[in-house]
Amino acid sequence: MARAFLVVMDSVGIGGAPDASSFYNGDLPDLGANTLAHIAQACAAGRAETGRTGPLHVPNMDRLGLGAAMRLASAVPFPGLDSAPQGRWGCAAEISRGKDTPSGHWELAGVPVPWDWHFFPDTQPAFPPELSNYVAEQAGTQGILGDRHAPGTAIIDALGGEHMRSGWPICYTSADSVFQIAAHEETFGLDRLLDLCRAIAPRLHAMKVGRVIARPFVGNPQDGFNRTPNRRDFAILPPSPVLNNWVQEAGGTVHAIGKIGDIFSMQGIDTLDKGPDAQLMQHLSDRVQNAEDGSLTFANFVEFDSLYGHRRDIAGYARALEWFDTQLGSILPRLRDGDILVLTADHGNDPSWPGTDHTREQVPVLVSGRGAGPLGQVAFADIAASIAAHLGVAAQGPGRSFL
Ligand SMILES: O=P(O)(O)O[C@H]1O[C@H](CO)[C@@H](O)[C@H]1O
Ligand SMILES: [Mn+2]
Ligand SMILES: [Mn+2]
Repeated sequence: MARAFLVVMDSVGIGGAPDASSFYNGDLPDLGANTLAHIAQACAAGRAETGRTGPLHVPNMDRLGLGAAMRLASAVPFPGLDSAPQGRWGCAAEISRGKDTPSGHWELAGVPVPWDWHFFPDTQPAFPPELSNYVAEQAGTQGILGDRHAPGTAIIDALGGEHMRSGWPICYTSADSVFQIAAHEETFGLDRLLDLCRAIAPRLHAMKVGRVIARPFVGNPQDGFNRTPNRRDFAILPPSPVLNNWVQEAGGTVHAIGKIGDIFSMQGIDTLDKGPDAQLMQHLSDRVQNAEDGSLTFANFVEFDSLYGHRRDIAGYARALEWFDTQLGSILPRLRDGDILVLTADHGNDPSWPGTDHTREQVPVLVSGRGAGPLGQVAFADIAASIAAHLGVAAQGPGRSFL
């Protein structure tokens, strides 16, 4: 019997998106952004030497076909990563009009986003007054703080003290279709923050804002503020059944690891394991050991994006890739006959690029368990169709199996 493992390396793009010039970081289009190639260039040039050294070393992914996929996706040159591929390899371009996590994951799961997301303008205020008033009313405060585009770590540094004094929630957004609320876990209260986000989510979803995100933090103005792992995303539901649902409908079990639970609002998911990426890797390893025949294990590793991409930390991103590759090296040999592991990404987040937002890019598609050879340029939705075909499950989206 077959099993499938779909592993998303959040934001590990490989450039070359055909529509990159219509996506922006501030005023600058994403044309030319290339997360992996620019990291590989920086490593080779000795510009990523913090906590690691030398050329980017990801031999396990490269043996699956990573370097070959990068060369297929774009003409951006980079050194190394030139192993002869032993897996199936290709690249994929997204069609949904969003370079965010839900758009990417829904489309990977077979369902491109059929609507235009609502994005808040990069102005101050960013939110319409009726919305700000509604959020304050739900929070039981006289107003909100923030009301602008911002990186989440910078805005708590700037407004954390005022938030503690006034009790007003810090509301901010980004180039993603998101409404984020940062609040102090102790002075505002974690449960109160989660209740607030849950309460306002239906109104934001009705506006086609993809997610309301709770961003709890701790600390004080003297010693500084830190976000905690208690982030929660309240996401709009996918418009139609996705890969997880297809597998469940056919009687298979679906194991989610990491943000997958939030991204799909727990639809079509039997089990969920969360935690930092190091723990998620252990969960993935455990699923390779114990997942049932006919099951899908769907994992997201978010720290490439959240800890390094948005923070424009090239060396940190390279360290995370090298750690991930080493771990993958101990997982791949444990796959059984009949297993397939698909390694891909949901969008880019080039740490060498101006701004702090995601970058529109193609993603790698690397397949272990179904021989070797090129897949070419495929669609995100083809990944879901291929996994469905591998599991013998009926696919419902526009994707076509490449297997
Ligand atoms: O800067 P932080 O708060 O991490 O925000 C990032 O995380 C959010 C959701 O992925 C996006 O808005 C992105 O900008
Ligand atoms: Mn993402
Ligand atoms: Mn992100």
